[in-house]
Amino acid sequence: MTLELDRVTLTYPDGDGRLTALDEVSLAVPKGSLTAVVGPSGSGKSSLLAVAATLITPDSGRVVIDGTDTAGLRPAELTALRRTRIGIVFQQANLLPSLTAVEQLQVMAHLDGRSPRTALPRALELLDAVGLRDQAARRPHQLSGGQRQRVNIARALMHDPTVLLVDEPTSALDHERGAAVLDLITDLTHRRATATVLVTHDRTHLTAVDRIAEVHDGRLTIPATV
Ligand SMILES: Nc1ncnc2c1ncn2[C@@H]1O[C@H](COP(=O)(O)OP(=O)(O)OP(=O)(O)O)[C@@H](O)[C@H]1O
Repeated sequence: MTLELDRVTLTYPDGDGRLTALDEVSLAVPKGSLTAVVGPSGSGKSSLLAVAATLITPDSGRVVIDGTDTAGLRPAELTALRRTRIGIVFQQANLLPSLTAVEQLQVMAHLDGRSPRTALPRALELLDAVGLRDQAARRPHQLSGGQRQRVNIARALMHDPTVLLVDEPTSALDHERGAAVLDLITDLTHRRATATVLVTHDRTHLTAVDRIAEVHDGRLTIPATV
């Protein structure tokens, strides 16, 4: 399994006690497959993504990325794991206003200590993969909301992650653009063989995902498919 959560429990301080955000959550995602996690507001979706991204350490349970149990890693090793193996697509694209679409991707290489120039072919290839090759020189204000979200997705794939974590990618989009972005994530998951988890409160566009899991009050269930 490329991504594995094994009986993960996460609590937050809550007044005098603790609030259980994730309650013994287990989830295994093979490469090349997309699991959507749906649940109402406050059910634990963002917490699940943060734990899978190794941004939060759970109280108990295991998070295994590409066969590596993250519990044993030092902070610097965790950072390296995130930089090489994990791609995160946040709800808002958060693009840098002064950079063109292709530069938004090249800057990722720069942050990793690589030359933006050598990253150019890959950046262009990814923009092509998300259907934006002709918009490479545009800045965010010259792109539509759906196009900005595509740049956001391409940017998360710059370092060729094996695990792709996606947070509510369609919340800022209209119906048609939301459906197109979901199709794109599904397609990229299969073609680039990522283990993808997408969290959302909205089931509308989930027709093509490989599996839908539900989270309620921090408990995850995977309904049997008929
Ligand atoms: N940093 C925190 N400190 C304390 N409680 C928190 C913290 N973050 C989340 N919670 C609580 O944990 C529970 C799960 O929150 P989480 O953000 O994971 O849910 P969610 O399903 O992503 O919600 P939404 O769809 O509204 O973003 C909620 O009850 C929330 O209030």
